[in-house]
Amino acid sequence: MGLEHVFTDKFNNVFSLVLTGFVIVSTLFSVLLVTLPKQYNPYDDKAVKFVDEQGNELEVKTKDGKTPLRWKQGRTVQIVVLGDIGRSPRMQYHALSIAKHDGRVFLIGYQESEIHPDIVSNPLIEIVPLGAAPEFLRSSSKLLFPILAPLKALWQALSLYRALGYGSAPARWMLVQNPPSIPTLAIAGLICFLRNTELVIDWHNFGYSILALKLGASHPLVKISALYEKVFARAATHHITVTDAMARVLKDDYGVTAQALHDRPASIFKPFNPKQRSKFLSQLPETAQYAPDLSPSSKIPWKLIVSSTSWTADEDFSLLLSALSTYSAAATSNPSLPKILAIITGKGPQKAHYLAQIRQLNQEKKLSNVVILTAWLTPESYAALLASADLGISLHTSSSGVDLPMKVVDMFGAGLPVVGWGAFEAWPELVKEDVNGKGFSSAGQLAEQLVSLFGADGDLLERLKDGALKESGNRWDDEWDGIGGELFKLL
Ligand SMILES: Nc1nc2c(ncn2[C@@H]2O[C@H](COP(=O)(O)OP(=O)(O)O[C@H]3O[C@H](CO)[C@@H](O)[C@H](O)[C@@H]3O)[C@@H](O)[C@H]2O)c(=O)[nH]1
Repeated sequence: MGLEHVFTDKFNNVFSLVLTGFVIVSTLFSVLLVTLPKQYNPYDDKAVKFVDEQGNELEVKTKDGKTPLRWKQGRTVQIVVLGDIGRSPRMQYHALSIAKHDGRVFLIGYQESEIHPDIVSNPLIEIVPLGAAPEFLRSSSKLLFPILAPLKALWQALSLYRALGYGSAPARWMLVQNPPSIPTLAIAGLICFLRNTELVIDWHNFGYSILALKLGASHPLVKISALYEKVFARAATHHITVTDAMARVLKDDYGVTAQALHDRPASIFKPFNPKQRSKFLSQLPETAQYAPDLSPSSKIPWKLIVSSTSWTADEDFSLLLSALSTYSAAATSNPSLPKILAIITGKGPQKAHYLAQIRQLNQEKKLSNVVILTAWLTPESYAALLASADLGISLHTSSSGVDLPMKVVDMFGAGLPVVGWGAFEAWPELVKEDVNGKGFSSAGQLAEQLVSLFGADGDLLERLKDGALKESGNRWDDEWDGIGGELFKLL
């Protein structure tokens, strides 16, 4: 056999290998191209229908008054939250505001708890549920975190890619809640690039600052997460934030321009008159048995305090428990101090941990003048409970220092004065000291505030109530229309 035969055989083998590789790669590439998500086309972007406030379809005509107007351009928005839609009030309010101005909304997130009834009944809002990650990926073990977290992120990336790319029509805008940032920002950025959609990030906080609560600020994953957030922030064309302080951080550290759209209460939150209050308190299963004690006609009316939470690491409820034990002891030595009914509403990971602490304090008889209950209420009952309470409590510590607790906004909407953890930069953007609330920075200080507001300083509580009632006049619609309406070109 000649040398040239060896070379020819070898060449043939290599050539057929290269050819096979080329066919495989080009087939994969063609499949990818063919299955890419459909691009946004403004001429296809029709509102489903035009409805009045009751949801009745309206026939909208063109300027000549004869031809029915069947579509308007550029009014479709994908709203994305990698969390439970029912527990994402701000994203639900965005959806309602966009739909109110005839925009069509795809609301994408987990469907776990009850969604705002106005969203469910709105024909312009379609809910696109994300599939939950398998149970084993949801473990909260710190030890397994470095292994499970990337697997969970991969699972979430695939389900987000499917929901954003195929589960909803191409949209002109995509409004994404941050955090969670991983993998949300990367997938949202990719889909927007592929679909010709403009990305808007709604900054509620910084993802890396929440991760730092779990792993410590110097952990490499926290550093990677901070870098990731900075890089993908650039994929967005617009940024909105919950505070002016956060917009400033984005400008200084991320080099992007953002506009603050402050949280304001939705219309479901409104003050109660005394009759509405007593009716509600005697009907709600959690309060019914205490309604006579809470009534102003009782000898020393109990005080009702409410805190709401997602039971996450950024809220230290042992502070409230410790303050309530101190208060209880003070009420034993000073019988003119009223008893307290404290209701903590919400769902979340650390609830069982704090329920155990409450049981322990009760066993030790440290809460003899205080009853602590926990609850998860319908949106209407939650709003009514705030409107019936005497004082709201916020334990939100703000992992970044520049985000704010939504619960305080709810409380102001219901005309409820607030005392809250106030040792962070953005707090004064929401609560005015001694006007509509008070800030504390330790359990001892909170206990002192409870003793003084419910005891000698009853006048101050009245003043704070007036301040909160005044604050309840600032509404979400006014804030949103001025900023969101303009951004999404809806007004
Ligand atoms: N329906 C219902 N909702 C409840 C209940 N209890 C609490 N909630 C909902 O849960 C929210 C409080 O959840 P948190 O997770 O404690 O929110 P936050 O700290 O007050 O604020 C969050 O959102 C802000 C942006 O809007 C963020 O800036 C902030 O960092 C945080 O993520 C309330 O505003 C309310 O919507 C209940 O019993 N029933």
